[in-house]
Amino acid sequence: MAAKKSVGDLKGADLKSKRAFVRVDLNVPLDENLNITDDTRIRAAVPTIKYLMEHGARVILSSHLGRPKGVTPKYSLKPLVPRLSELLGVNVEMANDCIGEEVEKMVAALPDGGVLLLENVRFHKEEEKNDPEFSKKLASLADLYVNDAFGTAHRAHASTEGVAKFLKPAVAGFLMQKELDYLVGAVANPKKPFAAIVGGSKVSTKIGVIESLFEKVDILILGGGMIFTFYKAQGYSVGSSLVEEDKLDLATALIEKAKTKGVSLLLPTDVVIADKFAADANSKVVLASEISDGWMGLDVGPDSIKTFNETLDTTQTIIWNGPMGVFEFEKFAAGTEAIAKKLAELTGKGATTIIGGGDSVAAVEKAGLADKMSHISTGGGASLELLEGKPLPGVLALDDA
Ligand SMILES: Nc1ncnc2c1ncn2[C@@H]1O[C@H](COP(=O)(O)OP(=O)(O)O)[C@@H](O)[C@H]1O
Ligand SMILES: O=C(OP(=O)(O)O)[C@H](O)COP(=O)(O)O
Repeated sequence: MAAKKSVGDLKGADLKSKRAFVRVDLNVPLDENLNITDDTRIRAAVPTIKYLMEHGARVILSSHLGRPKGVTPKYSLKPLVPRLSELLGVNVEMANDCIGEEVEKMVAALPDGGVLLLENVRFHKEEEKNDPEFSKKLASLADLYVNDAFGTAHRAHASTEGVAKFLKPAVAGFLMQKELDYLVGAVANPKKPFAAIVGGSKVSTKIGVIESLFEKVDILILGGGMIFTFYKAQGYSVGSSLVEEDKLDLATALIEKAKTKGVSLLLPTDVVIADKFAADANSKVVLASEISDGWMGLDVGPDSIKTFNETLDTTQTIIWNGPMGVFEFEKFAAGTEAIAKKLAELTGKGATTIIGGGDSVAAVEKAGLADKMSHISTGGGASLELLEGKPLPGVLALDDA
């Protein structure tokens, strides 16, 4: 990818009193009372916003939260306003939508250095469709575009890609640049052996990435919701565990491909199963092939942790995306915590460790180990796609330097 123009290239009259449409990734985890459980992504967005404020720009912030289908109150960005205001040292205004007359009035009322947060851009289905008319409406709000949403840079959506066609200059924010610099550098010539650990719940996004990872890594460890599709493909019963039925053939093909490519593909041999998806569920450890009907796998088991740790001890570069289990529930957090501890230990011994993804980073923060890793990335899917060598649409759309 060609080098992109940076927000740091804009100064003085480029920014003074100018309306900046800034796409950030404020997709942070919230608990059931809508409290932020990890603010890493908000803190990571601050340097670009502050730079714009200090140069007298009028900052219009846009983000998604979760994967809403239409307007869904629990996916409102409102709970983020107090923390954002605190970090920026100003009262951040919040709009009830991201386009329309009321938003236009609020933008017109913004003072130099003021900040307006638009409501969840995914409340409009046109966002994910990358609808040009919708992109034009977003573009019409501002004089320049800054994309600092590294975590969403692998999505060609209206606010991450489409808008850049209609709003110039279109530049990269500081977080976007920092992530690209680190990740491209670290994976271009990784110290070997190179391992990837992939877990989490976004199976359909991540399972496709695995094939390309075979070209880069020596070892691939799978955990989280991903594994049950592989088990089912091998003929195991998986109870009510998370499964992507339409990816069973792909899972079988991937197991074969790992062999031909000489990549060690490690699936957990034992799992912690639960009788319901809840913190107080009954749980037990069973062999991966012995998940009973009515039970679901929510973490990797102790034998698997031991094997994973021994394997990781042999590696020099590790990229981890997606928790090993439902770490939000204490009973199912052991697998994720074990990986976090092992990576912290290996970093101390000179390995390069990269953690990506909203929930994986939240898990590492929860374990108090974030500062023990080489790099904490705000993008899970985005860092994996970058590692695959895919161009990120949100970056490609920006002006060349
Ligand atoms: N076995 C499992 N079954 C269902 N959900 C799981 C399982 N293991 C992990 N998860 C969930 O995956 C979520 C994180 O997935 P994902 O968004 O893919 O990760 P990241 O945000 O780090 O990229 C967590 O909320 C976690 O509870
Ligand atoms: O949380 C995100 O991705 P991640 O879980 O892969 O890090 C981004 O905000 C992108 O969200 P999406 O996967 O719903 O497009």
